[in-house]
Amino acid sequence: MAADTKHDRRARTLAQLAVVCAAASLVYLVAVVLLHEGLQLLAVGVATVILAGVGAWWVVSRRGPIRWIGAAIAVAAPVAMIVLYAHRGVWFDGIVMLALWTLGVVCARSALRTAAARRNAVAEGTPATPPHHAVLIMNPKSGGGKVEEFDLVAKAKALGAEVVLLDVSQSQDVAAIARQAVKDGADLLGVAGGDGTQALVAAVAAEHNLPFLVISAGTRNHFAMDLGLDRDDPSKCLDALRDGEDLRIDLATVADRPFVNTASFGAYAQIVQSPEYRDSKSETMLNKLPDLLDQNSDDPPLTAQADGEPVPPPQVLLVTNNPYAETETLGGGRRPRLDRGVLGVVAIHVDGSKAAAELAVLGTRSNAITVRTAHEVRVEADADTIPVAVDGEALDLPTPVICVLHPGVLRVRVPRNRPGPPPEPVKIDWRAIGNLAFGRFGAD
Ligand SMILES: Nc1ncnc2c1ncn2[C@@H]1O[C@H](COP(=O)(O)OP(=O)(O)OP(=O)(O)O)[C@@H](O)[C@H]1O
Repeated sequence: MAADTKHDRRARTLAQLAVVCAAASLVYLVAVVLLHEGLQLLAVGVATVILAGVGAWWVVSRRGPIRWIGAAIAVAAPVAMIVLYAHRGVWFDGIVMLALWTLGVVCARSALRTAAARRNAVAEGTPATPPHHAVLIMNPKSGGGKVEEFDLVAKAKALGAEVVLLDVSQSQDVAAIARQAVKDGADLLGVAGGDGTQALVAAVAAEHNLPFLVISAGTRNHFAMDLGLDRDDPSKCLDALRDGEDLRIDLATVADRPFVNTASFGAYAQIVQSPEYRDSKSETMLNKLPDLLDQNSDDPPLTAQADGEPVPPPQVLLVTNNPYAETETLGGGRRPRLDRGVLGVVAIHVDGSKAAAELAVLGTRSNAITVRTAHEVRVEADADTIPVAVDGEALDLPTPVICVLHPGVLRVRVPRNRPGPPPEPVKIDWRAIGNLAFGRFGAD
């Protein structure tokens, strides 16, 4: 990595500002608040965080009165803290401290983001020559009808592509359609549809070393987001047909079935299986979580190994095509790169209120979460089949279920001019800030 660039200097100045602001707010806390008010208020703050964490755990893991009591605690604890602080008249001190701390955090975030943008810079695309016979498979139902809304068929044909419109009145074998297209001479395959369909056709393109075009016509479009494509207007993805470049990326398989984003096991996979899920995602999630997180439930427990190493027995296991950004492992956010050559593995095991409170306070540093990378993940259970959500599609797969990462097998054709991925959210890590502020350039 080249040393001392404009980027580095900007990150360093921001990190130094962050350290000054954060230190000033801590000095203020010690000098003014603690000397005058005692440790009591600090203890109230810590107790509030713990109570709110336990309350939130009861909301997701229990039903009936205990769920309501949990909700009441989760709301009442912070409110009580604010009332108490107001009563003790520490408003002004609080505001000064908060302002200094907020400024410090804003500078720290900006410094880390500047450093991360450089570290994660997506590999340069290779200039590509336009295809002679592009075949694009389009699902008219995806994203609530984006194919029609954005006039994708006419726009693709105007650019010389052949369009195969899926007949959604019956289940269509999209991989077979793609294979037939290759036999008929296609030199590029593409999909306007959800990520599950993208993965099936991407695998055929990879098999034949053909470029693959992603058209963001699904509902969530996580794959398109991580490729930096336009998700507001899927027709912009068609620009790749005339002015495109190729990115070499990885593809993953679960039980030999391809996936571009995630294979999830355990609680989440079972929720996705339920017929109510498509109609009301959040309500179904809340209704089913207590049973699925229940230690005594009849479901066979999962065991998992990442590259042969056992992972703590998970209630929820996410295996991802390349690791998610560390700060977002719980939220299923975005992947800074798709060419690292490893699967991301996130195993979650929450066995009661204590672990839940720890999870609420420590996040990904809690013992309830194991984060790994691996080339192969093996999932077993004392059952013939287990539910697995593959890129959001509900499947039952025979055990053991094996996930494998296939490095660099997919060539994605993207428009040369594309928005790029949204900025990576960063976790405030004060040790990294210290290194950026006072260490050697590039030593973050
Ligand atoms: N191979 C297929 N054959 C027939 N119909 C399909 C096929 N794949 C999907 N569908 C139908 O199309 C609908 C839309 O599916 P798709 O996954 O493409 O988009 P989406 O659900 O809007 O996006 P996302 O996957 O991001 O949620 C599905 O609900 C299903 O009814």
